[in-house]
Order: sequence, then structure tokens, then C-alpha cells
Amino acid sequence: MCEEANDVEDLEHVFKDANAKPVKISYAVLKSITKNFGQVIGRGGFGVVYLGELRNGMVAVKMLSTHMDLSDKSFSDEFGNLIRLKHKHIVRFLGYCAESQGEMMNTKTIYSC
Ligand SMILES: Nc1ncnc2c1ncn2[C@@H]1O[C@H](COP(=O)(O)OP(=O)(O)OP(=O)(O)O)[C@@H](O)[C@H]1O
Repeated sequence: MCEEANDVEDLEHVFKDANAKPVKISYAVLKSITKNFGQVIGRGGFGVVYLGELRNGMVAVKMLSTHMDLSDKSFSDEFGNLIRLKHKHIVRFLGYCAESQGEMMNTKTIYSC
């Protein structure tokens, strides 16, 4: 359904092109732009939000809590809705990551700016 952003340049391309469609982002890219999830900018009902830095701007990276028992269907319904949202008063959804890796086992991440 989505193109893949496997390196930071791919994501920077999506960031600068307002008409670009949201992409599937690799966990390595999220880890890199958040400097290993080093700076928390907020906490919500479903998880923690981290600062991500691209060369052309800053983004918010929302990581869903591992304690949430979210089925794959609920997760894909959620990002399916976010992909369709487009409004001047709503932050743009750039993409999502659904990889389980190492210390982030079973974590699913949504990424927005
Ligand atoms: N795009 C963003 N830019 C800047 N700060 C953000 C952004 N998104 C989230 N934050 C920060 O992170 C906090 C938590 O965001 P989050 O979206 O998780 O909140 P929420 O409204 O509780 O959502 P939910 O209940 O869906 O988890 C916000 O209150 C804000 O401080």
C-alpha cells in the first residue's frame, strides 16, 4: 500500500513534498532521526512522543505503548484513517513503522509531524 522510506533522505523527500503520500518507515530510520529516542516531547494516552530531526525540519515520532494490546487490524485501521486525514489544522501524517526489533519487541510506531 505504501512506498518504503529506508533511509533518512527518503523521509526528507516526503517531508518537503506536501503532496507526497505517507510512507512505511524503517525502524533504523526512526532510531537515527530521534537519536536513539533521546528526547521526549510529550506523553499521550497511547504512548510517548519523541523529537525527530531531519535536515529540512523537525518532526514528532509517536511510539505506541507496548502495554497496549493493539491488534494488527486495529493498528492498520488507525494508520489507514491517518493517511486519509488532510487538513490545515491537523499535523501531516508522514508515515508509520510496524517493525518489532530487539529492545523494541512488539512495539508499533506511528510517526507524524
Ligand atoms: N506534532 C507534534 N508536535 C509537537 N508536539 C507534539 C506533537 N504531537 C504530540 N506532541 C506532544 O506530545 C503530547 C502527547 O501527544 P499525543 O498525540 O500522544 O496526545 P494525545 O492527545 O493524548 O493522543 P492520544 O490520546 O491519541 O495518545 C502532546 O500533548 C504534545 O505535547
